Amino acid sequence: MGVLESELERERAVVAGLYQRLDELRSETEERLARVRRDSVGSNHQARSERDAFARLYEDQLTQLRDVDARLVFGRLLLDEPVDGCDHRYIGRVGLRDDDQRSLLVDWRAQQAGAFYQATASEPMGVRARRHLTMSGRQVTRIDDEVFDESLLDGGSAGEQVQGEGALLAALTAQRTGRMHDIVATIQAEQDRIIRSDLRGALVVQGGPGTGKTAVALHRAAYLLYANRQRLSTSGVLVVGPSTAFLRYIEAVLPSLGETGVVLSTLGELFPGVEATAEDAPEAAILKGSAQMARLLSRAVKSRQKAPADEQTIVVDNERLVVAPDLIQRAIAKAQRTGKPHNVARVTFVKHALAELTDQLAAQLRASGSTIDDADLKVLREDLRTSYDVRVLLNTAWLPLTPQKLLQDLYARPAWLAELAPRWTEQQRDALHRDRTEPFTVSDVPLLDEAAELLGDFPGRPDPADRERDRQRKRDLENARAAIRNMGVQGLVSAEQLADGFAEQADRGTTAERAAADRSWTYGHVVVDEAQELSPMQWRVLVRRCPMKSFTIVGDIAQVASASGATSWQDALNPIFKDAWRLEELTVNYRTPAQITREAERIASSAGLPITPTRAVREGDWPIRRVTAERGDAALAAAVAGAVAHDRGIDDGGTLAVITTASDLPEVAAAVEERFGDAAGRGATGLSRPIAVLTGYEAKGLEFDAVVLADPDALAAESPRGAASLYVAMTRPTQRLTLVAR
Ligand SMILES: Nc1ncnc2c1ncn2[C@@H]1O[C@H](COP(=O)(O)OP(=O)(O)OP(=O)(O)O)[C@@H](O)[C@H]1O
Repeated sequence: MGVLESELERERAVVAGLYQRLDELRSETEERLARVRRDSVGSNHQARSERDAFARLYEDQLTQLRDVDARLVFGRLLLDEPVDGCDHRYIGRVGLRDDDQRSLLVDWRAQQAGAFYQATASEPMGVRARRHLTMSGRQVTRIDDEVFDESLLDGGSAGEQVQGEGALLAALTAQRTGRMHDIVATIQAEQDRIIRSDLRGALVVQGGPGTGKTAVALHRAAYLLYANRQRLSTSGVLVVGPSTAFLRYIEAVLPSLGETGVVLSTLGELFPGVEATAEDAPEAAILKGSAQMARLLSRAVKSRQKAPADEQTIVVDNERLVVAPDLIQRAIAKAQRTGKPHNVARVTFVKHALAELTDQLAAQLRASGSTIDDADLKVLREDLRTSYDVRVLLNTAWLPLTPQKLLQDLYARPAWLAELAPRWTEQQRDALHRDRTEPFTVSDVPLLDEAAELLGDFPGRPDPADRERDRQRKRDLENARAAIRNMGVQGLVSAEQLADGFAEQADRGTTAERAAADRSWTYGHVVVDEAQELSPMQWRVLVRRCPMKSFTIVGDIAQVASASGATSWQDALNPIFKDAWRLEELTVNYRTPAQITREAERIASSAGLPITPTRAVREGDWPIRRVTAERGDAALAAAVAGAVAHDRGIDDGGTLAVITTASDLPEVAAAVEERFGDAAGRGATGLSRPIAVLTGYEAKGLEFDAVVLADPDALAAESPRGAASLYVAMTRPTQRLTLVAR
């Protein structure tokens, strides 16, 4: 047996031992679960709730132990100095210990695992060699070594461009499934530094296409949850992506890393109760995204606090009362001075108006000979409060409002908009004009949120959550601590986890569920992907969700496709974060072969896009294929279908995207669907099929084994940001690109 085979055998034995430990833990947890379920707990509500919370916790632990089964272990470090008598350390998805609490497997996020990602020949970090283990099921199929200690080398080289080249290339050339996978086994040093960067402040990760920005952002979320468990498990992490299709693409990554306490949301879902998917026309989107909308909404709310122009006559208790506009104006001024949101300050307005009206009515009654004592004053005030006329008077001056109503009014009443924005052009005002019944768009969501902030809670619908939620959480935590002591399971579960179980029990949901449903929830950290697309108004919403401004912001300025997106990180971020943000760049392209990357970057540069050039890790096996459609109707669609068939002839096992302009999409999709039937689908539907037909915008952030691009010139000319769309489209393939010219 050669050295390598015997090493492989040795690793197989070690790994088998680790799986054995995993199985033991699983059966212990299963037993615990069976025991809690079996135990009679009497009829006491508290005891039942505790039992159910423990049961849920053990179920979660079991799911987690099952989720880490695939590629449980993927690395080994050979150490300079033995630790606890052991000169090596295994790295995996979770940490495992034996019964004596000795470490068997180190969680990839633990500090002791750092060298697995960071050590280099010039800075070996106390490591002599690093080994990548490639697994198939529970079996080690291959080992790749990088040796940092020259004395261990027999003639080989210690320097390598990328870490764990074999394992990395295997991962990069693997067929794509339409779902993003974790990269935990092959995270590269420049990525690892970003993943482990401090929780505080805003970190911007800029990088060209395929440099792993999305992957890094998700692994950073998992890392932060691990390293700041106490703080983040109760507040949660919010991950924001551009579309539902994108979220579906990435949703499996965090659970595979053992994390479930994360809320995934599109920008259209950030306002609870509204699920916007429709996009505005570019002009409206730019306007609605601009910061001036915040001022406009503030003026709109103020303009709904207005005294009547003339005296108003009302009748209360058969007494005619002439109310001067000044009286209402004084109450408005008092309420405005509180600085509180509209619906909350209205209470002050009503109180002052009623007080003055009561005095006026009392004076009038006295003048006509009645005697009014304090008790009578109270009755008068109550009569006024419940009088129909008074209600109309006060509501006309200061009506309680919902964000939805405010926005619908603003769009549906051009005259009011003209009053509020006298300097806008007619074209701008027209861009906002809309019928009340039309659904809200993605760009409306930040405006609804801004309005909610200015308006406060709608009366009669006070936020049920806030204070009661905090109190209940405190009670749950105390109970959980007591239960952990009683059960003697200190160290196995945390009070926070168990308290989450109580919360689910009482139908209050997990941290993630409660956070997603609550507009006033503040997260411990926010991850924003494709952040270059965000408008100033969208940034305002996100900062409201995390006032501590702890952010991971990933994107590529050259890929901005939305009309209201950013033109530089400075312009986008300085108004929000001042200069409290730091920039990291990623430069290695892991997705797209060099042959394709070069051409995409050449076209993008000549169109003047501010690209970040990338270094592709592999040259690729297929040069770009160019096809020209014949002349005549439907020729483009036919040529595209032909190009797809050609590509499927090379490999029909992977995923393929046809990317086209929105205007060509119906015809192209029809031709592809006719030829490939159920194997093809449009938009989000296509993403779960081998062939997806997408617009440039829909393809953002995704990747496919092969891409067929229909009429690249039309894609570039489609919108003012068309060049970026073409750049995005050309950088989606992991293997092959076909350009079909018209
Ligand atoms: N260290 C790594 N090991 C293995 N695969 C990696 C690594 N880094 C990135 N990848 C893979 O490269 C591909 C591109 O990554 P990702 O989608 O995160 O890039 P991106 O920078 O967000 O791209 P874009 O800007 O084009 O959306 C993915 O398939 C990802 O899994």
